[in-house]
Amino acid sequence: TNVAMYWGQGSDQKPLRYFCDEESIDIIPIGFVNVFPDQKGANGYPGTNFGNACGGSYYKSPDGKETRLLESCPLIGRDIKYCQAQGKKILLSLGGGSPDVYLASDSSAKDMADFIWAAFGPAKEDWEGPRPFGDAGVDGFDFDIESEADKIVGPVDFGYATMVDRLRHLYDQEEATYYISASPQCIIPDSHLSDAISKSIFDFIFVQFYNTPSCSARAGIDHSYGAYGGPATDISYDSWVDHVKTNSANKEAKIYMGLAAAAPATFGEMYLSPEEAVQLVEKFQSKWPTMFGGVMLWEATFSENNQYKGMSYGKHIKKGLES
Ligand SMILES: CNC(=O)NC(=N)Nc1ccccc1
Repeated sequence: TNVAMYWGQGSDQKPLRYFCDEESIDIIPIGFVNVFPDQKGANGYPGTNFGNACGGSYYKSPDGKETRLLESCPLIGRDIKYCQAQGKKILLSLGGGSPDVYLASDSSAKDMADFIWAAFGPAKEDWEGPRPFGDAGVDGFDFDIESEADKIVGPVDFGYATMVDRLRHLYDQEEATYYISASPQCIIPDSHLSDAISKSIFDFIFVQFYNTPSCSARAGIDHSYGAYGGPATDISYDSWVDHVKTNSANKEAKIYMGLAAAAPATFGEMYLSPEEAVQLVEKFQSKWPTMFGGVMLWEATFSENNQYKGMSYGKHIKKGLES
């Protein structure tokens, strides 16, 4: 079973390469591009935050203004190459919990796709702009859009389908394979991503079965959890299978079961013990063998700090699913 584990936002986190020594991890979305070019103060570039992994200096835009794009994250570039040499896929995650990331127009959606491809994708001779990770190129992009942008640009979050389509256009010109993932909440439809999922091609859907009690993994074990006196609750995995089969542009998108890697990685009772998690994963993996992609874990440092019988949470999940 594939394990996708986010890295980049852990407090006092270990470098990315530490997690690439763990054979139990297959995909690492790194977070986040937490500022979009249309936001005030961005000065034309997307902005980034990778916790303790970067220095404090930012790129200047062509007209000399300071942007929010970090310019010195040397270990990330080095470690992306190290991770890829171990066969891991590294995705750059857009959004995260940051407020008000939004795209103001179709053209800025296309421009942002072009920029992040040139800046973070495969290195190209003719690109003179920023390369925050040097000549290391990510294997794709993750859309973790959690902000309340819809009040700004209309009923649904505008532009993400356009941005994904533009990335696909750029991917089509490459020999190598590149990926696009989404990380919606477990409520269906996801207010920020369901429009894009219905119109454009995602390879992986990392559903966050935490942070929302009524459709959480915990509700999959305790059907009163998050009910607040209403009807019985359940993890919404089956509904996501139906949603992808009926409403998405890619009927073969792999649906991952997203879990919190430690109690403090979410709130309430939504953290599952390794035993509970393995039991629930096996249930849905056998129920939906072709749609089930694997497990997504939020987040590497929470997993690392959640040691149990000498192993990290992530390692327990991987081992539990192998036996
Ligand atoms: C894959 N993305 C996430 O898991 N984001 C996430 N956990 N955001 C968050 C929401 C509330 C409190 C802290 C983090």
